[in-house]
Amino acid sequence: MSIAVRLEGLSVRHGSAPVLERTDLELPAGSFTALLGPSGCGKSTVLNLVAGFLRPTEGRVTAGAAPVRGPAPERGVVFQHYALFPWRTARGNVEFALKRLGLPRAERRRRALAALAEVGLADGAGKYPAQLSGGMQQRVALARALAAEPEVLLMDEPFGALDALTRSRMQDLLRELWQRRGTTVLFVTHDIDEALALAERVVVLGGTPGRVLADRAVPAGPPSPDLRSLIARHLGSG
Ligand SMILES: Nc1ncnc2c1ncn2[C@@H]1O[C@H](COP(=O)(O)OP(=O)(O)OP(=O)(O)O)[C@@H](O)[C@H]1O
Repeated sequence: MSIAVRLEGLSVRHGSAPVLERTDLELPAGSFTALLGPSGCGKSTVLNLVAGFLRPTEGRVTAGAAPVRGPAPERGVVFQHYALFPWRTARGNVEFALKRLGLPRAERRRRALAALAEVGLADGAGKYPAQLSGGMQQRVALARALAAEPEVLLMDEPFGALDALTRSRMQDLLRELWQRRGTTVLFVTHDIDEALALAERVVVLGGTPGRVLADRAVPAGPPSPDLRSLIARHLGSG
């Protein structure tokens, strides 16, 4: 089993406040891990460290064989807020993100259209964000990350702003994309049911400074009430 992402002995301080202390975490290649925890425990900090937006005070972050030194297209990020350029179409937003790969224009266009089709937005490629619903905008943001063919997909409460039905459709889409592509996924959420529906593994962070309180495999099939209550207990104790 190869490891896609390795966090070793991570400590992070914001000013004098310790946020994470000596935290270790490994994400096997192709795995889907949900990261849960109470507000402020450091979930986004972990994701930002893997994305390369933040450097640890101590410890190491490795992706594949290489230390993470900054953001890179092989680690795609999807946030709760879509962060699309309002003056670009869906296709334009995805194409623009591919510029840093140095791909020729025709290849950028081909990839953008393929990624938009993959997320079910082939017909919306020419639309501007203001013409798209929240769920559709989040599909564009997902297509933007996928078009770069990332090995790791980092998602920070990506469906938190969507209504229940759209959210459930996006969860189905994400499961399907993950199964088809085999991308390693790290998914931050507040929602235990979302974590259990999507992930094969749940990691609970908590405490001050944050640390891993629980790390459990999610069995296939209907959600286990025992696992749910164990996670809920840890969240309550965060
Ligand atoms: N740039 C920053 N400067 C100072 N403190 C920060 C910074 N970023 C995060 N923090 C603090 O670090 C702690 C962890 O923040 P983080 O966003 O990682 O938590 P979280 O678990 O993702 O929270 P939430 O669920 O509310 O999004 C919080 O106390 C937060 O206030």
